[in-house]
Amino acid sequence: MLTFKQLKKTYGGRTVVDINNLNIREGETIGLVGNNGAGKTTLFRMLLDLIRPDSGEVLSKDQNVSENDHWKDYTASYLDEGFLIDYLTPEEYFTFIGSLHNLSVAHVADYLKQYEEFFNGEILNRGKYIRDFSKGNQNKIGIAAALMQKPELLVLDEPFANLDPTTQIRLKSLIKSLKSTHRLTTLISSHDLNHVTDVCDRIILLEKGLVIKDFHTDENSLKELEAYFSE
Ligand SMILES: Nc1ncnc2c1ncn2[C@@H]1O[C@H](COP(=O)(O)OP(=O)(O)OP(=O)(O)O)[C@@H](O)[C@H]1O
Repeated sequence: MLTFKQLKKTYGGRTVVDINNLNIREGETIGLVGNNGAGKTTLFRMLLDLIRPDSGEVLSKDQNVSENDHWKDYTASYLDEGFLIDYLTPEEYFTFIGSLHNLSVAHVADYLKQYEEFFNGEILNRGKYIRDFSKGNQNKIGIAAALMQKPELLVLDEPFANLDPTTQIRLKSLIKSLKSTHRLTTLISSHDLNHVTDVCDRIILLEKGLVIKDFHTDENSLKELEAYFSE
């Protein structure tokens, strides 16, 4: 589904992403891990054509993401609050995002019913603007809105950060269930080794922009990653 080819990004003379050849198959749930500044967000931003690589390319279904827009039809993402519209209420925002996918107000209301538990009574009908929600609740709004288009590819940057433990567990169940029902391909960056090894079937470890490890998760993965990061 995705190929990162000889992909390089440099800031101020420092290479922050340097990936020779990396393939992501359809239906995989990938956990991208690495210390602060490893290049995770930069990699996601190139995948979503928010920034351009200095050289190399990102292919989504064999097409360069910076050369055409086909990938936008099946790709959903939530990287940060910049994806939200601060002066709207969650209802207005969901309606707006729904309209981009030709969903009526009634369709959107119906869609949101499945997120009742995930929202935990904190998102809808609160009579406040998105800017006034906590960061964790903003994350919930962004993730639910991203999933509205029924994507084939989902990209989430540190989705567990700022979520309460209950919602973290619900988010993991949601990702697992979308994988089994829709063969969703998911890329998640996270500093939470516990969650990432639980929900992901493959881990890619970045360090200074390079892929240091790339392996399928098993019962030893968490311990191996903890050992790596405690060195
Ligand atoms: N616009 C920019 N201008 C200059 N340097 C940048 C820019 N964007 C990212 N960087 C640098 O690129 C490196 C990689 O940053 P990136 O945000 O991709 O790392 P990350 O793995 O997501 O880190 P974190 O875990 O802290 O979120 C960092 O050194 C960062 O300072």
